[in-house]
Amino acid sequence: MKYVIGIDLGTSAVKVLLMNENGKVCNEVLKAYHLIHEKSGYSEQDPKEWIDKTISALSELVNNFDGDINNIQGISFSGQMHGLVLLDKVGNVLRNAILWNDTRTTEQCRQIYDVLGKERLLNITKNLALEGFTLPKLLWVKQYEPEIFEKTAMFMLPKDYLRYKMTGNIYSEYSDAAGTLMLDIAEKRWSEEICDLLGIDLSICPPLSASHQYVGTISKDIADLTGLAITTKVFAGGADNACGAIGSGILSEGKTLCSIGTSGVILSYEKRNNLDFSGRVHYFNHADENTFYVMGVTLAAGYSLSWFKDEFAKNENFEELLEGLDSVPIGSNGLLFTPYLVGERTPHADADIRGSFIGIQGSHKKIDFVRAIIEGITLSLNESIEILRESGKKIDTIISIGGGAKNDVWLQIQADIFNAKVIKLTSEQGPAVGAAILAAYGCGWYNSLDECVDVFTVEEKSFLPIPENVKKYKELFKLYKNVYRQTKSLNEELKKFRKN
Ligand SMILES: Nc1ncnc2c1ncn2[C@@H]1O[C@H](COP(=O)(O)OP(=O)(O)O)[C@@H](O)[C@H]1O
Ligand SMILES: O=C(CO)[C@@H](O)[C@H](O)COP(=O)(O)O
Repeated sequence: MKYVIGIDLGTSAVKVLLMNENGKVCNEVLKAYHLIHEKSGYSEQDPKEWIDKTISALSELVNNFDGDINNIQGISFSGQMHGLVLLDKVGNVLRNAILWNDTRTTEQCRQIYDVLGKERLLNITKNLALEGFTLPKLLWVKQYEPEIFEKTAMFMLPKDYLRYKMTGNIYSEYSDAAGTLMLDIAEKRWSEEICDLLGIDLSICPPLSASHQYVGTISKDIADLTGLAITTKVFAGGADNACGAIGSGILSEGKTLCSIGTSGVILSYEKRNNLDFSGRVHYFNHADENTFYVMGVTLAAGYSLSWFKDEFAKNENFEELLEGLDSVPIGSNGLLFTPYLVGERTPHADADIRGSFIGIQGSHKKIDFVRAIIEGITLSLNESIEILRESGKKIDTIISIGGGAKNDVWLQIQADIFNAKVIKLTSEQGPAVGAAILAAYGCGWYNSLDECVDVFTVEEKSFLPIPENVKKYKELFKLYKNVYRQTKSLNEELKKFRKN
């Protein structure tokens, strides 16, 4: 039997998945790490922790593997997008990684528009200048940490750095490079124009590859530390959302994904590279060669729930926290939540907005808050679905993945709010499955990604919208959308009271 490993370098944890040639998940190991929030709006991680936790997860996986180690033929990666890792000329990390949910760069986003113009930026990158993307972070370091910027010989994205540490070879690939705001997404090359105008030396941009491209074997050190064979082939991999899409079979027009991890994403496959969404949704290269996807992002989706659990129910696990969720009626007994814990991206590109609970009353119990959070996250994602439907996309079936797909009541809430059939797969680890699929395809086991997806992706259950619930949620959605408008100026004034 032959095997591959998919590694998903997520925001909350690294997940390592061993899959066999029949598409069966044989083992999975998860190692959690934490976020560093030094100031309001800051979000960082120590890249060394990614490497240590991945090595530890791989050795545990290998220790529990009773087959011939040489049969683990390939590895590929999926990773949290947009994070900035800076390396000096000998490959040392120069500072903590600045992550996708860090919103310190509003000033640098303005600079990008001033220098390049919004229209030109949209022409080249198809995306707006958002705080979470990589280019504004690079400009922030240039402005506020010039001594680090001076020493920078290479910038890397999180999973590209991990792959570099495992192989010694430096690469990026199109799906993650698309999220930097420095890639000409139609031409698939770093934009010389953007780099020149913003004072970024093109030589710090890593060489680009396709997601299934072979980029070397693991180094001897990594083989020794993990127990993997030194012949294990490594394939480039993709952005977590691109890999999540592959792992969910989003490989043709009309297919839609809902991913609820730390962030929340609604993603739709797109064949064309010349549509005009005017930046209302992100428009990125897929990990399936020469195709694209559009997506809307809720910054704090699963994070809203894990924040609540950590602060108010530390000793409960998610199953315990969500117990009794279905006993609370739609609308959480008059409690409405907006998940703007770290600002928002879609449909409001707003780093300053913050979340609210509207309608708290003395009779509310903890479970009302939990249901309100889950409804608020899902209503927020429905705003992305609304944009995609308005653009002409037909959305009647959605594959749901990520931590949020572990709970059946939440999946039914998704079906009712999205007014679409929601499908749960046998593994909710879509990005890691997608990475394993890239490795299997890269190893030459299949002639196409589609063929591989047919074997590796299995539907477990589906949830149909219940008309009576759909009606109630339509009413609630109108109220939900109103909260942003009603709380925007309040939050602007509250900003001066935030921890700095
Ligand atoms: N059993 C569960 N039921 C519902 N939601 C869950 C459950 N377990 C985890 N989650 C949610 O999933 C999130 C983590 O999802 P995951 O896909 O692992 O994230 P990431 O890829 O960002 O590391 C948590 O923040 C939590 O909100
Ligand atoms: O910023 C984005 C997408 O643009 C996020 O989706 C990150 O890619 C992190 O993903 P998760 O860790 O939440 O899966």
